Amino acid sequence: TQSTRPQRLLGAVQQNATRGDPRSVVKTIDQFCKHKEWAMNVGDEKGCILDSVVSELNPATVLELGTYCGYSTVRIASLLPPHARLITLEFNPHFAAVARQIIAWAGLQDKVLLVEGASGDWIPKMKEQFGVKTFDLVFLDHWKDRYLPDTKLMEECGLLRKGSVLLADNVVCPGTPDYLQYVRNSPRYNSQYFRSHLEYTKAEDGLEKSVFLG
Ligand SMILES: C[S@@+](CC[C@H](N)C(=O)[O-])C[C@H]1O[C@@H](n2cnc3c(N)ncnc32)[C@H](O)[C@@H]1O
Ligand SMILES: O=C(c1ccccc1)c1ccc(O)c(O)c1[N+](=O)[O-]
Ligand SMILES: [Mg+2]
Repeated sequence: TQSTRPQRLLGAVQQNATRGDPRSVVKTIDQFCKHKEWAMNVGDEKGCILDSVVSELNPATVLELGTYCGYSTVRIASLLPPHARLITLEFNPHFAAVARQIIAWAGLQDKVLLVEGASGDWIPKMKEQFGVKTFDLVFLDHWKDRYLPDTKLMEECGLLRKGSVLLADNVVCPGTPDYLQYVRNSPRYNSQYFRSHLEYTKAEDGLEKSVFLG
């Protein structure tokens, strides 16, 4: 039977990356996507911006919307302090299965809780199921038409506090116009655009960092 792109990406990690070494997992995936097959990971250029936001924030509780193969999960988790936790949501069971193996290969399984299911179903259950109070950082990277409804849902569920940071991928390509308009015009957010490129391409893309003001 034919392999899938995530399976081929996992194979590359298992053959080339060092177990327990997140940086080698990240480098292997970027090499694979640059030279073999494009894949929708945040990539190394936007990944460096993600790293700087995470390092500056030093978050205790992080939510990632959209795991795919776990590339950005590994980038974020590798920068978290010892008792910090990252919850990542993925509703495609095949992608989730591959991501679990890549996160484990990086040795980060103790910092990461991968929840298999849809953001709209799980965001309202975060407090009761996982004892989450509020998120210090949310990385939005799932289907682009879900960024705005899920942001409103997080507000309604009291999952954001004064200073919580939303970091959104792909605000230019493929684009998230309704989300951008919301965070840039709402008095409840301070928003900033970090210009970059669509992963592994020359097309413009960027990350929007929005601080919730309470
Ligand atoms: C662009 S990929 C994530 C890439 C990943 N953040 C990275 O940079 O390595 C988007 C993922 O979000 C998942 N997804 C889309 N909508 C979702 C939703 N509402 N709930 C959970 N997962 C979702 C898709 O199945 C897909 O795997
Ligand atoms: O939507 C796509 C897409 C559209 C068409 C073909 C392939 C991917 C995409 C492209 C780059 C991204 O960084 C990303 O997060 C996504 N995504 O699916 O969430
Ligand atoms: Mg993306």
